[in-house]
Amino acid sequence: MIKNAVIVGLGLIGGSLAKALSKYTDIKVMAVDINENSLHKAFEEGVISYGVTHLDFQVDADVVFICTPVGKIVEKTKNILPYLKKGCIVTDVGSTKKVIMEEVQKFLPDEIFFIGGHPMAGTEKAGYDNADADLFVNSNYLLMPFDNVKEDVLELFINEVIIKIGAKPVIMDYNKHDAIVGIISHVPHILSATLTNFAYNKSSEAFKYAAGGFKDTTRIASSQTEIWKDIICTNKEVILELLKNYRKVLSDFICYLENDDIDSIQKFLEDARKYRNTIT
Ligand SMILES: NC(=O)c1ccc[n+]([C@@H]2O[C@H](COP(=O)([O-])OP(=O)(O)OC[C@H]3O[C@@H](n4cnc5c(N)ncnc54)[C@H](O)[C@@H]3O)[C@@H](O)[C@H]2O)c1
Ligand SMILES: O=C(O)C(=O)C[C@]1(C(=O)O)C=C[C@@H](O)C=C1
Repeated sequence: MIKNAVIVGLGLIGGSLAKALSKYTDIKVMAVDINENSLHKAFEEGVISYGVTHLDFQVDADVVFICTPVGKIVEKTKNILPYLKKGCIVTDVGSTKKVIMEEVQKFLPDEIFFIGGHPMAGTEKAGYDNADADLFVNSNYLLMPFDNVKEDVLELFINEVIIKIGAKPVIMDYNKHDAIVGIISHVPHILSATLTNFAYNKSSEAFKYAAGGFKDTTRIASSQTEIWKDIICTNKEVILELLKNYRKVLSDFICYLENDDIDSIQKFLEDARKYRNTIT
């Protein structure tokens, strides 16, 4: 049974997990964050039972969630290990997995169970103030357990955490994970930022008249720089290859336009409409 959790990094995702656990389970949450205001607010709201800016004592945690920016996840995982009991589950929420999993594998003791995690939910906003107990409802929660994680341990985590917070567990290999999120999250983020910079630099006046279309396609460009710098740097090879493929798609479209190839333009738009409408 999972009774006690520690959340390291009580921001948008860590804070949402804390609120979801508090709303949907009886799991008691302790938090670690360098931001004292977040700890204070979460304690006042009854979301956490205890908060510290630095953990240097034994904790009775059944599960630990590492929810810092990707660049700090390995270090935070390493630092907390001496304070955990045997059999504790450690999981993270990082948006990339290969670098994290391969680094953690190097030092993780056998008696600690690491399950790489990635909730496919979020927003462009940051911090505990924007956390939402219902953020994970109906979203896919991608899971990558290490080989030493026994079936019953994984089942316990899925049944007592993932399903209770309303998410849909999906077990996946970490290379496949990074390839998939490269396509549907990382490249779109770069395209959104590229489009924003392109439009602003082309005409800051045009920017003033932006309506729904531009706002929808560039919302995620408002996301935090630190979070996205870490994501992009830890999935560089996948992203580079995809961007090169994307360049080809764009050049093809330029050719259709230059050649007044209306049939190809029509097929291009019709395909996109059809594919987009398959997303529920
Ligand atoms: N934002 C999203 O949409 C989203 C979705 C899924 C996964 N993720 C992943 O979740 C993680 C957190 O992202 P977020 O959006 O919640 O960011 P965030 O900035 O809202 O939260 C990060 C939290 O970590 C804390 N923190 C930073 N360094 C710390 C340290 N050394 N010790 C303790 N706490 C520290 C910050 O104070 C902050 O509260 C990232 O790894 C990101 O890739 C983000
Ligand atoms: O909806 C958003 O704003 C998000 O950025 C969420 C989003 C994404 O869909 O790309 C961002 C990063 C994550 O790792 C998972 C989800």
